[in-house]
This record gives sequence, structure tokens and C-alpha cells, in this order.
Amino acid sequence: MTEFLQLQVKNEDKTINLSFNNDILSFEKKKNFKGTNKPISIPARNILSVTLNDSRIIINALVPKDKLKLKLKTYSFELNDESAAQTWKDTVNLAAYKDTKKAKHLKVFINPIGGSGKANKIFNKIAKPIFDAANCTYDITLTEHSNHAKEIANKLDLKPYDAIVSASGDGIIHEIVNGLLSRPDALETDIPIGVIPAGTGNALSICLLGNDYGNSVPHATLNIIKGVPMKIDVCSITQDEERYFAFMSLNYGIMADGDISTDHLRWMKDSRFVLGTIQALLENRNYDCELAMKVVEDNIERIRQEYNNVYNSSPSSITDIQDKPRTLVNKYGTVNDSNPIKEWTKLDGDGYFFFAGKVPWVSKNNLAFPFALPSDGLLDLMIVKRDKISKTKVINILQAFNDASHINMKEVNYYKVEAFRLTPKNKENGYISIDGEKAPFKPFQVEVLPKIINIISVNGKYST
Ligand SMILES: Nc1ncnc2c1ncn2[C@@H]1O[C@H](COP(=O)(O)OP(=O)(O)OP(=O)(O)O)[C@@H](O)[C@H]1O
Repeated sequence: MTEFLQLQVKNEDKTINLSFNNDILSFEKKKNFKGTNKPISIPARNILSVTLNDSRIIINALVPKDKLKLKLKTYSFELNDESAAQTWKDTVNLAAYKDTKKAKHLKVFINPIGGSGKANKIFNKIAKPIFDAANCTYDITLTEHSNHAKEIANKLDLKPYDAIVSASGDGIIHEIVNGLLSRPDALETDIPIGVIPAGTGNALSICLLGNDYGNSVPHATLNIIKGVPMKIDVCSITQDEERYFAFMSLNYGIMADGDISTDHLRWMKDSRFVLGTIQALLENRNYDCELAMKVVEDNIERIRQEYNNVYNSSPSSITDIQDKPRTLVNKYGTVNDSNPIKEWTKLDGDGYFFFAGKVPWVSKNNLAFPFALPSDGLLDLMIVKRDKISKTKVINILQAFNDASHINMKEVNYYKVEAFRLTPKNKENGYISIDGEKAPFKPFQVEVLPKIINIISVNGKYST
């Protein structure tokens, strides 16, 4: 924390004091020509830059506007004393960037079709001026086709960059993660990924910034400028002879249908998920499958307790993943091996949800996995079987994601697992969704690889 530090400057011929105390910048700004004053107060975290130019001091900052919004503001004052201003400026800049590097150089991917075609505009109108005000520089790629971001992240010389930024939805982040992890030097690179929520589904951003701020581009941009890298687990998936990675979710059942079968209805934004899920429910689609899981905990009270322990920082058996060397080797082999699953818990039959998450929020207002942790080495797996469940109950479960009360419903089975294998048994073609993207409709096996990727976070935690 900085000591009280004051600088006298002139604002339209009136002398005012710029105070910096306990990491808060405050001053009184003339509100209008009648001369009433408005107190301004800006936390150091929201200060993007303080510069001296032509006998003036210029402050760029994101200032709270209403309860949930941030607005980019530039304040410029005439100097009285240049050498005092130099000391004041250096102190404020130091406090503003005490946790992170100033003026980052970024590799930015913008998906022009992301967010119903608005991602480019969102980046240029909202995020870019904030990066500019923080003296960040960037190389931008507008993705030209599916997997373009993956191809580039796979080959890119990462040395010049402080972070890779996605301006789209979760699909581009999925591509960046896969591109980085299929590099020959995957384990030597540690570059953090920053997220600008400019897609229709912005689950990771909601997890990082919370349900209220997750879709706010100024909050997300500020987080990239000021946030701290957080190591997160990644899911390693094998399907046929393929191997790929997911950071968010694996989904089979009515919700996967609701998402993937309505891809042509993107213009409906979030409502397409609801429509698709209800349609899947009414059509009585079959989700018969075999599931084998390496269960670590199946008691919801113990899961809740472990989760609380982590958030109170006590070490615990489930969550105390040691900082072992990172590895991309699958401990449990692939979907084609018969041995690993021999000892696993087996479930057979039809159900509505076979939904696994590595993140708490799966979309705005949907806290499907309230106990998901970024790096506990485990997946949260939710299963709702078909036996004796009415369609109304299924809708109740979906609605309960809003406040995560579904975890208290007896129909919802919630597990912490290290790995699982899902083999669909229905003959007709169905949908499997991995990180919200359509995956081949074939058996898959997944296991969690602890602490593989860096994401820029507010405070090293997800928000629940
Ligand atoms: N130029 C392009 N043309 C077509 N598809 C593209 C292009 N660039 C990227 N894509 C694909 O667009 C898909 C959607 O991207 P993303 O998820 O980031 O955006 P979104 O608006 O949030 O979509 P979603 O509704 O899937 O969440 C990704 O699968 C990506 O591969």
C-alpha cells in the first residue's frame, strides 16, 4: 500500500489536489460550468497509465459507472511542479502494476463470425481503446476458418508475446488450447491465455469474472492487463485414434442436443439452447450408453466440504495436487485399451444428462458445477438417469442450475472423477459436445491432466 501522496495540479485555472492513498487515486473534478465538484475515486487496479506530456499529467483509467459497468476515461491536468509530478507519476504507475508487467505485447485472435458476427466490432470499439490506453501492443489475426486459431497457436513463435488473447466465445479458446498442447515444445511454453467475451457462449469469462461481469468487455480487458496467471487442468480425450484436449466440458444427453442441434439458429443467441433442449426432451431422444468412471468421491456432502476447505485454504486429500512436473502422458491409456477401466465404477442404461465440467459456470446464470475447481486434477460429473423421472422434473433440474440447487435433488448424481469412458449405445446418430463444440459421435475416454495451461485470472480462483 502506498503512503498518502498528494500532487497539486491545475484544472481549468483552479488548483486541485490529486491524492494517492492506500492504493486509491482521488480528486475533485469540476462537474459542469456552474462549478459544482464531483469526487472521483479510482482504485490502482483500474489505472491503466499515468504519463507526463507537455507540462500536463494524463491519467487513463477505467472508472466505475453504474453498478456493473466500467468506462474508459482520460483526465488531463496542467502541472505546477514537474519534478513532484515525476515522483507522483512513478509511484502511481508502480502501484497500478504491482502484480503484473506493464505494456504487454499480445497475440489476439478475433473470430469474425463469433458472437453473431459482432466480435470484431466489440474488440475494436471496446477492448482496443483500453489496451491502447494501457500502452499494450498486439498482433491481430482475424480467423478465416474453423481451426485457424489452432493452426497458428501450434506454430507461432511465442517469445515476443506476453499472452494470447481470444476475442470470441469458448470455441476459439478451445482451439488455442489444442494448438498450444499439440506443439512439440508444449510443456516448455507457459504463455497465459486472456479472454475477451465476444461470443455467444462465454463460459470461461463468466467463471473468471463472475456471473455479473463475465460478459463485460471492459472488465475482461482490464483482467488481461492486470490479472494474474492461474494454472488450470486440462482434459485429455481419446476418440478412435485421435487425441485432443478440452478445458471446459464434456456433454452427452439433452443439453448436448440442445446446443449442437441448434447450431443453425445462432441468431437466437442463448435462447437456442433452451429451445433445443426442450425439443430433445419432447422428442424422447434416446441416450443409452455405457459409462465407466474412476470415481474419487461420490458423496455430495464430502464434496461440498472439500470445496469449502480449498476456499478456506486448508490442504485436503482431494484438492492438494502437488506441483509435480507437468505431463501430457495419459495415465489411463486410451479409449482403445481394455485394461484401465476394469476396476472402474460402471453404469449402464439411458439417462438425460451425462455432463462433465472442469469449470463452474457453463453459461450465464447456469452454475452447473458449483464445486468445480481449476486445478484439483478432477472432473465434476453429473448424471441424471432416465428411470422414473418426469419431463417436468428434468426441466426443474435445468432451472435449478440458476442457483446450483440441483445438487440437492435426489435425481442428480454428482461425482468427482479422475477419468471416465462413455460409449453411446444408440444406433442413430446423436450429439456429443466437447467445450461446446460438436465432437464425433463415437466412444470417448477422458482423463484430467493437472495444471497444464495458464489462464489470466483476477485472483487465481474461479468465481462461484
Ligand atoms: N472465419 C470463420 N468462419 C467460420 N467459422 C469460424 C471462423 N473462424 C472461427 N470459426 C469457428 O467458429 C466457431 C465458433 O467460435 P466461438 O465458440 O469462439 O464463437 P461463439 O460465437 O461463442 O460460438 P458458440 O455459439 O459456439 O459459443 C468455432 O468452432 C471456430 O472454429
